[in-house]
Amino acid sequence: MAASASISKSIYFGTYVHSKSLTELEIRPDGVIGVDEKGVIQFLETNVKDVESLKSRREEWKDAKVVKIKGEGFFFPGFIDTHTHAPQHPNTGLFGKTTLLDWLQTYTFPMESSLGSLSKAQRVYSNFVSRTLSHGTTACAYYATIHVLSTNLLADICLKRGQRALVGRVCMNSNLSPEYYRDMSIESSIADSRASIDYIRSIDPSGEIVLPIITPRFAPSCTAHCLTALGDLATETGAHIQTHISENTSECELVKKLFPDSKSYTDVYETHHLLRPKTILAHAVHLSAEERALIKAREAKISHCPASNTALTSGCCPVRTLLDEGITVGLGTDVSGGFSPSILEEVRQAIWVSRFRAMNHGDVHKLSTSEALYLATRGGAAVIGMEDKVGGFEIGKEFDAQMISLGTVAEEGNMEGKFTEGSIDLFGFEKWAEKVEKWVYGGDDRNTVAVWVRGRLVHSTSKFEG
Ligand SMILES: O=c1[nH]c(=O)c2nc[nH]c2[nH]1
Ligand SMILES: [Zn+2]
Repeated sequence: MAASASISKSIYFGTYVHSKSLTELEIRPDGVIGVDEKGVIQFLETNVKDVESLKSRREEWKDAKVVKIKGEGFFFPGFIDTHTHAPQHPNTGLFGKTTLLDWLQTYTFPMESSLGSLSKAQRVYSNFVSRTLSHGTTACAYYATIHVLSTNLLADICLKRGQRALVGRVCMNSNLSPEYYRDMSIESSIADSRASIDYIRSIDPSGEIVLPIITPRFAPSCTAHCLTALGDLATETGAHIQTHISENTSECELVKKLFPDSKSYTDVYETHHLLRPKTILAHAVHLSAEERALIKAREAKISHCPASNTALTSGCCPVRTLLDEGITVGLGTDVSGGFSPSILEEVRQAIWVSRFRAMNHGDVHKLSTSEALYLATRGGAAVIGMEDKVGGFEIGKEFDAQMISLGTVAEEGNMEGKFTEGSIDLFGFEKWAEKVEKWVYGGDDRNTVAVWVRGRLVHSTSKFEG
């Protein structure tokens, strides 16, 4: 289905949950969300017991399709993955005891270079997009590889499947990368990036579903001249930018050596005009106060990737400090530094990492469940520049959502230990906020029974009766 294809006017009937602010999760029992043929939310109501009487009150919605939650469950905004690597998906879970720089050479470059094969790219990318959708990810900032055609294929797949995506051809021309997987010149790096930007804009001219993103892999992968040319390309095209920053201490030392005239890692991007409001910086674990102030001043955004930071022993990102300083933060799975394609898993990991920081720096560093869910939705939307469109349920926003099913309650008469599929057990006495907590800590993709982007159903399981 094309990105602009129409969908039927629908009424989503059931409790809905979303973030009102960083700290406040709003739970609206017996809710109704009216979504028009363009996938835009037209009205919201709560405490609705009977959808037929609602239809009689709202004449123009009398023929609308009704999508109702069966059993225990709720509608939740689609998750936003602000940083991941589609070509690394076959390596998910494979990192041994490596840290960033040897992990890149051992696992990552060999796998990414093999994605120049379009048949392999088709297999891996279509699988990864299905997988991320199945975990409720409705928008994703993807790194692809250096190959133009495979990168374009990833954009084709996202558009066809209806997942919002920023898709980036990776630029890497320095000798950090092996000869078998490197841009051969600055000219080819820029020409290939431009070709991919043009292609992505040609398949989705409105940019409603797929957008290009300029992707210098990270400072050590690019020469200074290449970074300058990429900064110029960003000015010329107005495209988003994504890169990595300050993930690992050896990487930070390497940046100092490679860019001796720069005041800091952040200053490398600043001097090459890559630090902008449309820039997504992944990791940001070891930034100084001056660097954070510069990022804030430039309105660049940060993707927090806690699972990856732990797997590659990169460090505990000071998320509370970033938030207190007013920096926009979202969550990233960073597959395959991260071991899971699930943003719900990143929510948990963000909470765990905040507790490890709290053990050394005080309880103020703890993230609450509500805060982590905010980062996964509204925070992520702001990181990718879509905060006016998605991230929560309001009139005028587009309906990017997931239906979460918690199964059925173990009835009082059930003394034989029968339980429903999935890992959450409910007993009927839980309050709504407790049900949401149970999902966050015990839930997984089995609970995500249906997913919509702009009102279009993009994933469903056998448990969904649409
Ligand atoms: O987590 C990461 N994944 C990567 O692929 C990468 N490349 C540079 N720096 C990186 N960090
Ligand atoms: Zn990454």
